[in-house]
Amino acid sequence: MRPCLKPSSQIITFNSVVCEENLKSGKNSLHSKLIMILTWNRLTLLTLLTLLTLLTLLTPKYFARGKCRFFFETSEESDENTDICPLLADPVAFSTVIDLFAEHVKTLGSVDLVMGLEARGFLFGPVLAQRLGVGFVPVRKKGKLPGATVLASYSLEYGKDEMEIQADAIQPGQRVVIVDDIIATGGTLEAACKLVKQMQGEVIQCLVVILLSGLQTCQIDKVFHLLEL
Ligand SMILES: O=P(O)(O)OC[C@H]1O[C@H](OP(=O)(O)OP(=O)(O)O)[C@H](O)[C@@H]1O
Ligand SMILES: Nc1ncnc2[nH]cnc12
Repeated sequence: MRPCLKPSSQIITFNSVVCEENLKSGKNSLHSKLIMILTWNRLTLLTLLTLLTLLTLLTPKYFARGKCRFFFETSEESDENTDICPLLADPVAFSTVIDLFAEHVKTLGSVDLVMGLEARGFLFGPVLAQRLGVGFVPVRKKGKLPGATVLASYSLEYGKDEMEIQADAIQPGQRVVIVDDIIATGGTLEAACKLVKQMQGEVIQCLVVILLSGLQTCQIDKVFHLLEL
């Protein structure tokens, strides 16, 4: 019998301690209830506010804006070789660039075509065209496109180049958005604008991820950039 008694008496002692404490606090039960309710309400409010702030900060737009700045502003690369690869490697940052382009374009009225410039304009242009639900037209370096083409010559930071578009790629009156990764001198985009006008299309906007400030020698109208470095 002895071994059985010891544990059961311990349980009774434990329960009675709990009951005793409950009784003590019962004296101020109304007061404690009030404090509990107030504390709970304050905690709930604080938790909700924190959650709301976190949700805002974690939206892709805020998150990727930060990422874009981080990638480019802390880049050890010189201006001569601004690197967009980290941006492409981050799905949130990349899709945010497309979101921001698309949001902007939607404020400009109807769009018929997205035109991308070889090579890095091809990374953003087709994705944007899909997002907008319109066709994509590639502008390539001379000699790459099949069939009849229209040619434009242009100057770069170092040297000259030539670009081509297929002769039937743009119909007169079509509203075109041109996409590239970077503006340095602006020579490439200026030539692309000339091609569109030559084909009697209308350039409604030139979109670039990065504008390299201080290098621009060509005047381009209607440029929208996300970052200026
Ligand atoms: O404003 P600009 O002085 O004209 O320079 C910008 C252009 O230069 C780069 O292309 P690049 O000609 O080096 O060709 P790539 O994209 O094939 O590398 C860049 O992708 C832009 O298209
Ligand atoms: N500084 C630069 N960095 C990357 N691409 C460029 N294209 C022209 N200038 C450039």
